[in-house]
Amino acid sequence: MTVIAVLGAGKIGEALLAGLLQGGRSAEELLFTERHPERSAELTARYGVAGVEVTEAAKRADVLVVAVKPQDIEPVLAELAPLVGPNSLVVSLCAGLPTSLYERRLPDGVPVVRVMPNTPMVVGEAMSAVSPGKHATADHVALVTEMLATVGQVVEVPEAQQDAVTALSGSGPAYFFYLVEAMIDAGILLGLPRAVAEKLIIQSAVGAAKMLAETNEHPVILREAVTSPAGTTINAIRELEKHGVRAALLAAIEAARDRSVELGKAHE
Ligand SMILES: NC(=O)C1=CN([C@@H]2O[C@H](COP(=O)(O)OP(=O)(O)OC[C@H]3O[C@@H](n4cnc5c(N)ncnc54)[C@H](O)[C@@H]3O)[C@@H](O)[C@H]2O)C=CC1
Ligand SMILES: O=C(O)[C@@H]1CCC=N1
Repeated sequence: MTVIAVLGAGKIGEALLAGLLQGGRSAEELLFTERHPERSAELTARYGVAGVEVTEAAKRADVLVVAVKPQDIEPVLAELAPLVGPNSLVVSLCAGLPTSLYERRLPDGVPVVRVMPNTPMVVGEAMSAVSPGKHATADHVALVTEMLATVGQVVEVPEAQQDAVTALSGSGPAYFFYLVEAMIDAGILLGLPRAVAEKLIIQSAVGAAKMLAETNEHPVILREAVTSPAGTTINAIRELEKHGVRAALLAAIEAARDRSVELGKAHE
């Protein structure tokens, strides 16, 4: 039995616990630490997973998954330093933080794997990218990959690509939610009842996502199939182009990448 402890059970920490439980792990294989006692009680009531002190987490867990905000990392590393060694395995989910930060703050030889997951892990559809630090072996990567594969898909990338990954798939669900929100607003503008607009757009999003995942067709081909000559869709596409939506997405994702780089630099 591999015991996994999530250090900092906020949005992504909870998504991981929920996803691992849904993926077949038992509550006894999971632990978490949480600085807010009421949050801890809420999670234990919801999932039956024990909230513990970091000392107990380090003693009992095979994998320590750090899921605090990047700005809160220093006290966590200070707490962990006396409790971990080369036989531990630390997994960081934190945007921007390089494995070298952990390696500097923790005792020599502690293996660290950097991961950028995303919130669809609550429904078993996460996209996670893993990168080993300098003391992490192929076995460590395999263990982390196996853990993440129960909550979605996993790729391995060189750590130098993690800031770009963070901007693309880490934040990615937020861009889709934003688009869905705006499209529902469009339905309201056109006079549809909100409930109807929501159903139309959410099912269109689910259907489009399934086509992307299952048909193996390029998105351009799928879009062309919807865009009839002198039809309705091309009028909408012209407006999207006129308003620079493609350029806005490129700039937005570049800005997210830059922020990830900046978050890492704050701890140099
Ligand atoms: N929310 C998301 O979609 C994603 C978040 N991440 C990363 O995951 C990390 C957490 O993000 P969120 O879950 O969104 O933030 P959050 O603020 O919801 O969760 C952080 C949790 O850590 C707890 N915490 C802070 N310091 C602690 C300490 N010393 N000991 C125990 N608990 C402590 C907080 O009380 C909070 O519940 C961040 O580093 C973020 O970059 C990565 C991928 C996606
Ligand atoms: O917005 C953030 O900083 C985190 C990292 C990726 C998704 N959410």
